[in-house]
Amino acid sequence: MKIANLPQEFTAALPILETITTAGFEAYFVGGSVRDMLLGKAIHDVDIATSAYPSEIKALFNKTVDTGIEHGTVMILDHGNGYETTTFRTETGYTDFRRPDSVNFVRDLAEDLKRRDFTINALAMRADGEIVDLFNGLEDLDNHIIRAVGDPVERFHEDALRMMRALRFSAQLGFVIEDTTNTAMQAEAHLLVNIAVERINVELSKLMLGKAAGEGLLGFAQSGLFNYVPNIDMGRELDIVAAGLKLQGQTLSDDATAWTYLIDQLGLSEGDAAGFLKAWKHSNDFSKQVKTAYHFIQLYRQQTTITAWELYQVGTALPIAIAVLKLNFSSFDGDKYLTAYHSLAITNKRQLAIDGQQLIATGVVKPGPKMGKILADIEHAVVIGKLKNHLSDLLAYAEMLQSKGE
Ligand SMILES: Nc1ccn([C@@H]2O[C@H](COP(=O)(O)OP(=O)(O)OP(=O)(O)O)[C@@H](O)[C@H]2O)c(=O)n1
Ligand SMILES: [Mg+2]
Repeated sequence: MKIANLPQEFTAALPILETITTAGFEAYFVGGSVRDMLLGKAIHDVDIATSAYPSEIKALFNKTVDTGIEHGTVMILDHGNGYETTTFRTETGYTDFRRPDSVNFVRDLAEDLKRRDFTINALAMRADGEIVDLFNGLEDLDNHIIRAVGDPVERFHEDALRMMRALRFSAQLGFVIEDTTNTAMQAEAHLLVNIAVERINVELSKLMLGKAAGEGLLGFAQSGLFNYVPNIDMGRELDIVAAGLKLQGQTLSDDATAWTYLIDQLGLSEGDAAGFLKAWKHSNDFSKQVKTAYHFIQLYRQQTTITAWELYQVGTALPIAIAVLKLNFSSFDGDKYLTAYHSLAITNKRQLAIDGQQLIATGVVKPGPKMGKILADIEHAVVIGKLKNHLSDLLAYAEMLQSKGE
């Protein structure tokens, strides 16, 4: 198969391939960019594989960065673009199930392609657009199949994260995982304990945002992989299955919504949700958004009316809560809450017509611990509509609070 018109991302890199081949080496586009081009999807990073050794690449180009030179990767900088260029390599020894004990540089493309994870990721493309397809990756792309290259057990022993990648690609692309690959995932799922939580997090996040996230979660349950990730107890299979079934035909728009959805489906207490987010090594800001959205969801479940103050407190996490509630209650009217939120007198403390500095400047309130309390009372009174957000009203109110407290 030969691609007639290469997308711009590739044509921009052609001079690099030419420099390498003119020097007598081989060079190909490989991996995700070739796969995504064939699928007609947006192309992210254009990766290059070459028979040239890192030292030979560095001798050919003026500007390079050693991004992973011990594994054979050098980044070539060219007109503001960076191209990860990796020497063909074989790997040996996977005692920790996540990376090779050693890599060996080789001159043969086939050796390099056969250690890659899935057939659709083991395609290479020459500068002239000719596709090198040694493992029927093109056929699998056509048939929407995720299939390990060669023996799936070997591939998963080389890097156990690949099992999560299989689920992630199936969810992103709407592909089915081929039987032998799937069986190997069930058998080797336990190896996932060797993988850093951050890396599993990235894959589970991508899975949940996939167009076939529901099927991806069903695969997460069925493979048993969920048993080997942080803070999801053994025996939660039915919760994951339920999460997957509910998501079929639906998509989640962002990471915060996805993780709030997962926590909600697991039925965690708010305290456990906090521990869960920590165990998965989410950032503090991200966790705060999720916890705030989840708190609102709990309030909604416990009571029928939501107060203005509760809306104010959910703040920018409201769309997350709404998206998750919509998945749970088909008749949930999210617009009602958005409208109510946008008609609040203020949605942020900074929108108050006065701040602490000004309060002190007017002489109404003396600096000290009381001032924080007075400001908080003002904020609350404005949000619930008891007090107008006008400077004169706020000053009068502050004066009243101050004299009352003395
Ligand atoms: N555990 C892994 C990770 C990567 N690869 C190989 O390295 C390529 C690039 O890896 P990466 O960028 O992580 O994945 P992509 O397939 O490019 O997918 P994405 O679109 O998410 O970048 C893959 O296509 C695959 O050939 C692999 O064999 N095993
Ligand atoms: Mg990539």
